[in-house]
Amino acid sequence: MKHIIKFTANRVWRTYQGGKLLDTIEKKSNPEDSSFPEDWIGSTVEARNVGREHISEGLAMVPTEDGQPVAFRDLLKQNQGYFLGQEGDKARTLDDIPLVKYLDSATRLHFQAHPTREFAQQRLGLPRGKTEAYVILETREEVSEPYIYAGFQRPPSREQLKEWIETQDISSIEACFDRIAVKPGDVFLIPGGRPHALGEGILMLEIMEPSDLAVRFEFERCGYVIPEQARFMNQGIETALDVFDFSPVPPEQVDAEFRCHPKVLNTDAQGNTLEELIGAQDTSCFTIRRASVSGKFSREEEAFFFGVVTQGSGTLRIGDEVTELKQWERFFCPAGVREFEYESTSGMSILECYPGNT
Ligand SMILES: O=P(O)(O)OC[C@H]1O[C@@H](O)[C@@H](O)[C@@H](O)[C@@H]1O
Repeated sequence: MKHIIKFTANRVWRTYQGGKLLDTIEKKSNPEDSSFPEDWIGSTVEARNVGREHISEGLAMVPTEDGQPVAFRDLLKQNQGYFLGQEGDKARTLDDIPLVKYLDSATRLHFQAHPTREFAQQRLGLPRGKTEAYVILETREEVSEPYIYAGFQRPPSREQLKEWIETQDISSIEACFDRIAVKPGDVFLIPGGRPHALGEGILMLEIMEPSDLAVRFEFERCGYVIPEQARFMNQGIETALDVFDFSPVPPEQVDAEFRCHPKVLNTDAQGNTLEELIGAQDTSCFTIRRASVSGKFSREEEAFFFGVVTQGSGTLRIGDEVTELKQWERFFCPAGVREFEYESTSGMSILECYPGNT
């Protein structure tokens, strides 16, 4: 029987504080910010948390028919053709599965930069870098002007940045950036190599290449000191500096460089709409679409995807199998499911995260 696979919460320890909204979504009795500000949805990637290597974190678990939990990654391997499908005549692999997270920040995150795919392959011997995208879902009321930092608006020279990193001159580093205002519904793509930091009070869906590689060049935030091995991906500072894209993104080019504008792919008389938020013209790393459902919405898709219900509720039907969908729920739809139908009387919005065109 073909069906979608739903995921339960999969909170992951990080170096910063947040997660109160995720606690609320999980209906915990005392929602609070903690060191578990992220929920990795259907993750096939293990988190790299220095000092916590004895704990397996990141990998999503799903129940099997006999009730025993199994890593979602292992379930996929049992029938890769059905779950992941093909791209042209090439079978898709686990490296093609985007990593999708809820991220809920209570504080500004430390400055970081992620490697591109080319850098990861050529310099680190790893299959994927970490180009990432943000779909802003909510911002906290108490934060009046939510923002992110991205790209150097005023790039330092490599030598200058090296010195500021070594002396941890954060005010000079911060002066290289302007705040980019964000609001719910905004979509950003941050290519590997571009330095960035997320501001406080943002709940987002984050979609990225499947890796946990980061150059963390601000070593202390809110009392937590990032251990040395976790700063430069276990490499030296020169390798870390090689990750950076120093080309300027002046204020007037910020939107063109990072902001993505949804394109309507199709719409019908009932008001169902399918939009592409990030597509092949933006990146080959992943594709993001948004289905806005009003009534019955029949869909046909060849590729697998992660679905995240960001607004409203309804159902998803595959043949005779009907699954309820509530706000904030997340699921995986195998490539072997070619046709399905959403239905909602009150309205439902679903973000669909697909592999890219590798
Ligand atoms: O791994 P740490 O340093 O806690 O990073 C925290 C987070 O930073 C963000 O900018 C993204 O890159 C997230 O995917 C990452 O999990």
